[in-house]
Amino acid sequence: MTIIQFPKDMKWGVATASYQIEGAANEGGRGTSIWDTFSKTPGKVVNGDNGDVACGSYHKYEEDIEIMDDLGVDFYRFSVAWPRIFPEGTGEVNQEGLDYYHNLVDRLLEKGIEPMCTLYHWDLPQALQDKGGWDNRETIEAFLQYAELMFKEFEGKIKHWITFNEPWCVSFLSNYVGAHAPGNNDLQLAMNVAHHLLVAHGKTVIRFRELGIKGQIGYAPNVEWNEPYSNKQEDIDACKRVNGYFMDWFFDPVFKGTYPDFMVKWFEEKGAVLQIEEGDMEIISQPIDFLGINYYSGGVGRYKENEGLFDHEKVDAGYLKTDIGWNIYPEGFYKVLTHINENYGNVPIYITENGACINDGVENGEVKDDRRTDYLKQHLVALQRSIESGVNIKGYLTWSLLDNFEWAEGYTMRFGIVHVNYRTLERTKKDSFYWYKQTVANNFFEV
Ligand SMILES: N=NNCCOCCOc1ccc(-c2cn(C[C@@H]3NC[C@@H](O)[C@H]3O)nn2)cc1
Repeated sequence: MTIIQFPKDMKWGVATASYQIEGAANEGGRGTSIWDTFSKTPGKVVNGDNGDVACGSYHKYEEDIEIMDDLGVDFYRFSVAWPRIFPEGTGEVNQEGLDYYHNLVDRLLEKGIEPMCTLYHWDLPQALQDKGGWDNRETIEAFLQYAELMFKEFEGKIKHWITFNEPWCVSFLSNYVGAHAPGNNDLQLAMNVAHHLLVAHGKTVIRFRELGIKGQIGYAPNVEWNEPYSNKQEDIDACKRVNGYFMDWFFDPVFKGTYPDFMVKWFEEKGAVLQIEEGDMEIISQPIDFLGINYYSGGVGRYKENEGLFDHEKVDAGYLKTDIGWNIYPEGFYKVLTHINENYGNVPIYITENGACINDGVENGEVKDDRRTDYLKQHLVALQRSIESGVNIKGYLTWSLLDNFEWAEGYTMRFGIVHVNYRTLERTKKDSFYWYKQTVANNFFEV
């Protein structure tokens, strides 16, 4: 038996996002988002699912907070729907939207739960998309106006701010792969979006400092680990490119003030050229207070000529998989965290997302999701190993509190430690909820 003990100041939490849980898409003065448009475009989301109702958390947030209170967490990471604050992206402010988030935050604080607020978790106001979205640099200024309003409105209540969730998903997944909203397939466009997101991030950090807002600010990239199948240089280089796609491209500009040259050259060969304006890199590389890391999976890969964007193929090495088909690969969690520490310094890190898609249902009022508990155990061992190795981990927030709208997979894929019946919106605490509750209370667990 092994005791996995965390530092006494370790923080624990759960995470969600506005479009995935709130519902009430046409209530409270909310404007249309690109995910309302995308999810209602035939063929984009499994079963034609959308976020009109989701988990009903817009009306059930007090019940959700009672569940978090029972869980005993320190943090609740949620996101603000920009279209609830500025229904048209800019211009008139929607007071009902501000009121909703004040009620949410006030209730959290009454329960002693710290709000960790993500300003952008993919639900761009459609009105801004209609003017070019993140390809248009004017959207940067619109985001800055939205962020400044939120900083001033929630000064003293919210002390942990995240500018962007998973800029790789917002840029490349959504504008090159096309699997997420707005669903484009254009590498140059994706590169422009990625750059503009980073500029918006940097400008927001600068404004946060200028306003003297009490608290901390960071961003939350998603990362994966691609391990070379062999020690052949071609396999090592192929995996370096894919890791560079998910990590270096979004870390180097913030931590080093430059894009990774090997990736710039590779993208140029693919026809995509960086379009940087004077001062952009200085803006992007503003020091941040913490780094959010979203890790789910990784695996083994190797060189394959003309395969995909990077002459790289994933190799099925026989790892167990979650129900969404991703490898269960805790070693990759350890590798990615030590890689970050070695290459970007001892920046304070919150794990802002880690969890498993396990689709077990309710039987006799229970959900026996042992595979999720096993996933959490294995990844928390990897996390503790990284702490032992000097990585500056400040907290761990599991994705997710609730089963919710999993983007293009709709409601078919369940990541929650609490089951949601999407017909009745009934919440059922899963076995993993009780395991996580005990781990939060003890700050250790046994393997
Ligand atoms: N060129 N590239 N090809 C790649 C092949 O693309 C095919 C699809 O890829 C992906 C990659 C990554 C994801 C993903 C989902 N989550 C979970 C959410 N995180 C934020 C929170 O909202 C959670 O719901 N994290 N990551 C989805 C699809």
